[in-house]
Amino acid sequence: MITDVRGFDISDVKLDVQAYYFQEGDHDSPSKRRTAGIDADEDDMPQLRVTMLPSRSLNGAWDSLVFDDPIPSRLLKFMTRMMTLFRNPAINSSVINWNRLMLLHGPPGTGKSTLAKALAQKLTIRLGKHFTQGKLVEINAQAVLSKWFGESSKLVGRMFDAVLALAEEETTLVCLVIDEVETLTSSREKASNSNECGDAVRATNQVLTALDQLRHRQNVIVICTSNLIETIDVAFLDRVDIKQFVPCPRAEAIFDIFRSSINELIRCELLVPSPDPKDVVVWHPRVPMKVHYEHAWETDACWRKEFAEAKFIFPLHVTITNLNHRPNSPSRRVLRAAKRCVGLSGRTLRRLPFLALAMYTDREPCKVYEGLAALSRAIDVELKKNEPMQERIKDSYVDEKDMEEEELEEDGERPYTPTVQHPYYDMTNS
Ligand SMILES: Nc1ncnc2c1ncn2[C@@H]1O[C@H](COP(=O)(O)OP(=O)(O)OP(=O)(O)O)[C@@H](O)[C@H]1O
Repeated sequence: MITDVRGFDISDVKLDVQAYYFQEGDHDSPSKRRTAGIDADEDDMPQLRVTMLPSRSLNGAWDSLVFDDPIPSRLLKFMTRMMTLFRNPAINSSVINWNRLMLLHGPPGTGKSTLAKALAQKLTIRLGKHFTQGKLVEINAQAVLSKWFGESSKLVGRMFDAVLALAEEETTLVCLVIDEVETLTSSREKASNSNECGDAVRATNQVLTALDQLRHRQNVIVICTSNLIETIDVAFLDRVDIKQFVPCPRAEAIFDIFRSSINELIRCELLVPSPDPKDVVVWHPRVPMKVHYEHAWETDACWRKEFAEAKFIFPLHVTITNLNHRPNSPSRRVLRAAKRCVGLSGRTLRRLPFLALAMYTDREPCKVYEGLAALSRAIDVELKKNEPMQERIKDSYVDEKDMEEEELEEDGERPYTPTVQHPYYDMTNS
């Protein structure tokens, strides 16, 4: 990850360039599946989905995810290195144990499934010199147990046979993604204690057996996701090489999620910066600079540069203060919104700016400050829905609010009071 926008001396950098092209089309059809090596029609195995990699449909997924810690790049580096090191034929796999099995776990909507698929795409590109193509195989674990109740273990066995068939071609990297893996690998101990039916137990046994078979295929990576790690069988957890907790984003990441969503709305011209003093930040290079020429220091490039530089040197509030001193500038308002949203999932946060526009504005295009006022209203509603959860984080929110007010006082800033009260103006800011 490049964290220094000033760049690197080329002589200090070891470049590893991989050329690739996207496979067209979205997911598989029955005929595509047969081409991919699975001898089953749509009705036979709807729980298995194959996508050729690198896929255009996954382009951008990696960059759309925002985390406070560099979780994706850490996992990518680790997996790339392990896959490369393990290609060494001298390694005795009975002595050095590695299952190529990763588990992403955490609360719902935190980007686990997206990260799993984006990781598969990146690995296919990074390992391009070892594998000529990649296949993403997705298993919908929930569908296996619900539809074929009583026959789950048989179906699990068939699904893994299909994956093994795909992996026959050693130059194909097969990335198997199993969502909600706890459904297929529920704790056998708990099941027997509670006299639950044997179907789930047999399915767990089958998964464990299949994983032991896949372990010997150097071209297969298994990435699982779960919201309920505590219900997973210990034997499965014991086989996992990397367990990565994927948390809800904190304020800084939320700020970035909102920022990129709002920039996208500006790019699509659903939001437009206005000459209103509340809107003076130019958020995107496509927005004509002449509109806000006198504020050109705040252009996107400059903004990003300052943010990227400051991000790693100063705490968050200083970063934002550096960017814009006015308390009601868009960046300040987004920051305040972000601080209120700590505890919400990435899925909810990604939805909020667009939802706000649809629900709380009534003309097109909207001014940026109107969009931000709408966002604030949408957050109020969302927080009300999540009151029990918000109770838990209330204390930290209050602290952050106080901190913000103290900051303003220290900066010698007075709260902004609009001269004309716009109907959509965010009252919480005045
Ligand atoms: N950290 C994040 N940064 C940006 N967007 C996110 C983040 N987390 C989730 N999202 C958004 O939410 C959407 C849904 O995420 P995804 O389905 O990958 O979450 P999940 O953790 O697998 O959820 P679940 O556990 O409910 O299956 C993503 O497509 C993305 O738009």
